[in-house]
Formats: sequence, structure tokens, C-alpha cells
Amino acid sequence: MMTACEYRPGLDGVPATQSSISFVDGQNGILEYRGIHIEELAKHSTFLETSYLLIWGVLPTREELADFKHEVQTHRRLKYRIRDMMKCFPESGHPMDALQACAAALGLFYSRRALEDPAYIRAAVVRLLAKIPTMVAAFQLMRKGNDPIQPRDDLDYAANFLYMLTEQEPDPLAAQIFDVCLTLHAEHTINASTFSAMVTASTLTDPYAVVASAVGTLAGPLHGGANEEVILMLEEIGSVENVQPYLETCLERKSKIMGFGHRVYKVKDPRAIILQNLAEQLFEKFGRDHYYDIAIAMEKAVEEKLGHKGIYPNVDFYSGLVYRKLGIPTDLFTPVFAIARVAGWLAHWKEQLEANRIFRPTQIYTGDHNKPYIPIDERNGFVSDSLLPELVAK
Ligand SMILES: CC(=O)SCCNC(=O)CCNC(=O)[C@H](O)C(C)(C)COP(=O)(O)OP(=O)(O)OC[C@H]1O[C@@H](n2cnc3c(N)ncnc32)[C@H](O)[C@@H]1OP(=O)(O)O
Ligand SMILES: O=C([O-])CC(=O)C(=O)O
Repeated sequence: MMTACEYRPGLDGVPATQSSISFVDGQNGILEYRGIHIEELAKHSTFLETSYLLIWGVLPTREELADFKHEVQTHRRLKYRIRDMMKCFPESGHPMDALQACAAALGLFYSRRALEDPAYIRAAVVRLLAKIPTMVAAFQLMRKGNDPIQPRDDLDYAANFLYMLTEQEPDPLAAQIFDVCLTLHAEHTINASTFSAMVTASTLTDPYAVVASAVGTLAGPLHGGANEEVILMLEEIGSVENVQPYLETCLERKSKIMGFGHRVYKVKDPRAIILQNLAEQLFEKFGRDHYYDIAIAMEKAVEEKLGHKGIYPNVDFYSGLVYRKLGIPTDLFTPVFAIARVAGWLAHWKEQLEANRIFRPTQIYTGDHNKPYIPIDERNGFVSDSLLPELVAK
């Protein structure tokens, strides 16, 4: 029998599912995908191989990976109707809103819900992994007034995205580093957007609705949207000298410092450590970004003030510095996060379907009971001459 549970705002510490996809040890800064440490995957895997691992639970053989890559490659193009729809989007709109609309629009073309059919699952996985980057790049070119460019079959996943975005073939180091960024962002247990995906999935709707709802959730500044906010914050701080006064003001106002803090990690996020390292490699080859000095000063200052509360850089703190060096515009940082997280959302979608029960928690009602309905004309002391009460009583 169920016993009454204590209410925990934000479901803090409340298990909402069982999962074998990923694991976080927030005290020791450990993240594993399917039992493999993130550092190992960052060093040795690729985003598509990691996606396969997350979604199907095992590392693919050489042949399985080649087939998967080929399938993704052949589904990168967008239907002209999706491109036409995108032409109507306001160029001033946020790219996350554009992405959410585009992901949902895929459901118009592929809405058959054969959720018990492994071929349907695979086709949806391939389609979403393939088309989401094309959508992000297409929106970027279209809002500048350019036509989107077609994907290039000779470029792999990460390099092709940078090519479609910048219209230039990327430097091999830049492409490799971007691929590692995607691997790092691919999955993170039951975070807010994944939970959103799982709730949507549990209604047995189609995977495009699942991803669209997750994109909308990722966009918020307390979640994936923080990567954009971090750069805006560093711009506002402007100089290393201004770090301390900026921080003091935030603390006085009790406002959150973007890119810091985490529900689970009470130490520096292991992904932030790798991302910082990647940023340094890019700076070595392409020149230092002066915002990096501000970021380092900020990390030190926040640690001094808030380290005792377990507040350290999260994944969103250094990622923007990497993306800036790769030529990615600031408001595309969160869509880039989404490109990667599609893998995790789909892994959880598939896992949810394997043992589905609709999410329907309970609430603690704090309102009134048995209140009389006061007709609108009587709310200011007037008496109503409406016949409705008599009609209903008859
Ligand atoms: C991909 C991702 O989603 S990673 C997270 C990205 N989000 C951000 O970077 C936004 C800034 N960070 C935050 O808002 C929070 O740390 C979150 C949303 C990530 C986690 O929130 P919660 O687990 O609910 O922590 P909560 O907000 O309760 O904070 C706990 C304490 O730490 C403080 N705290 C947490 N994060 C921060 C921060 N970034 N700046 C200042 N103080 C903070 C809170 O004020 C609170 O202090 P108190 O106990 O004295 O009141
Ligand atoms: O786990 C979380 O709450 C947020 C996060 O770091 C992620 O989604 O990558």
C-alpha cells in the first residue's frame, strides 16, 4: 500500500524512474554513460558511436556503426515544406523556438505511432539525429537572408554541422573538438528536459512531440539556456577587475550566477573540466579569448564565496567559450546543446516505452472547498436577474 510522501519542491531527491542509461555521482564528480566514464568516451568515442551506445545500450561493432552513420548521413536533408515553413519564422525569433517548432513539425510528416516496432524506433532515432542539426544551421542562414546549404556527404556529423552553419569547411581540430562537445552533452540522467521528454513519451505520443517538448524545456535559463546566459554575463562583467563587484551585487540581490550550481553535483562538473581543457586547446591554436580570463577569475571568486555550499561551474560555464571559438553565435549555444541531447532524450524515450506507465503524480491541494459561486453581477453587491440557476435546477 502507498504511504503518504513528503512533498519535495522540485522533486529534489525523489526517484521518478529506474534507468540504466547514465549515472551521476555528484559528490565525486563522476558521470558514466552505460557504465563508461565520460572521460573515456570523450577521449576515444565519437558522438554518433556514443548515441548508439546510449540508445541501444552497447557499443556498436565496426559494421553496426558504419550502417548507423550511413543511415544518419542519408537523412540529413530537410523536406522543402519544412524549409518553406521556416521562411515564415521571424528572423528576430530565438533559434530554440524555431527548433522546437521544426521538431514538432516533423510529426506532420511521420506521425505513425508504431511504438512497438523496432524499425519505427530506429527510423525515428535516425531522422531526429540527422535532421535537428540541419534545422539549426538552416535557421541561422535563413535569418541572415541566405538559402540554407545542403549537407556534405564527405563530412562527418560534427564537421558537417559546422560546415552547414558557417558555409566553410571547418578546421579538423575544431571539428573534432565540436564532436567531443556533443558527446559531453549527449545525456545526463533525469534532468529537466529529459524528464519532460519522458512524461511526454509516457502518453505514447510520437517521438517528434517528445523531442519538441524536451527542446522547450531545455531552453530555460536554469537549464540548457544557461550556456547563452553565461556569455551574456561575461560580456556584462567586461573585465577581470569587475568580477568581484559583479559577484557582490549578485549575492546582495540573491540572483543566481549563471553556469554555477547543480542539483546533483556538489563539486566541479566533470564535463566543465573537459570543456575548459578543450577551450584551452582551441585558444592555443586560434588565439585566446579575453572572456576566458574573466571566466577563470569568476570561478575563483565564486569558489571563495560559495564553495562551502557546493556551488561550482556546471557544464554550461565553459561550453560557450568553446562555441565562440568555433564561430557559433551566442543564441545558438542552446540549440547546439539540443543537437547533442537528442541522443539522451531518445534513449530515455526508448527505455520509457519498454516499461511504460503514464506519469501521473499526485499533488497536495492547498485551495478551498465548497465555495459558493457568486454570479458576476453580484460580485460588486448587485443582484443578478439571470435565469440560468433556475434553468439548471429544472
Ligand atoms: C545543463 C544544466 O541544466 S546545468 C544547470 C544550468 N543552470 C544554471 O547554470 C543556472 C544557475 N544555477 C541555478 O539556478 C541552480 O544551481 C540550479 C537550477 C542549476 C539547481 O537548482 P537547485 O538544485 O534547485 O538549487 P537551489 O536553487 O535550491 O540552490 C541551493 C542553494 O544554492 C544557491 N545557489 C544555487 N545555484 C546558485 C547560483 N548559480 N548562484 C548563486 N547561488 C546559487 C541557492 O541560492 C541556494 O542557497 P540557499 O540554500 O542559501 O538558499
Ligand atoms: O542534470 C541536470 O539537472 C542538468 C544537467 O547538467 C544536464 O542536463 O546536463
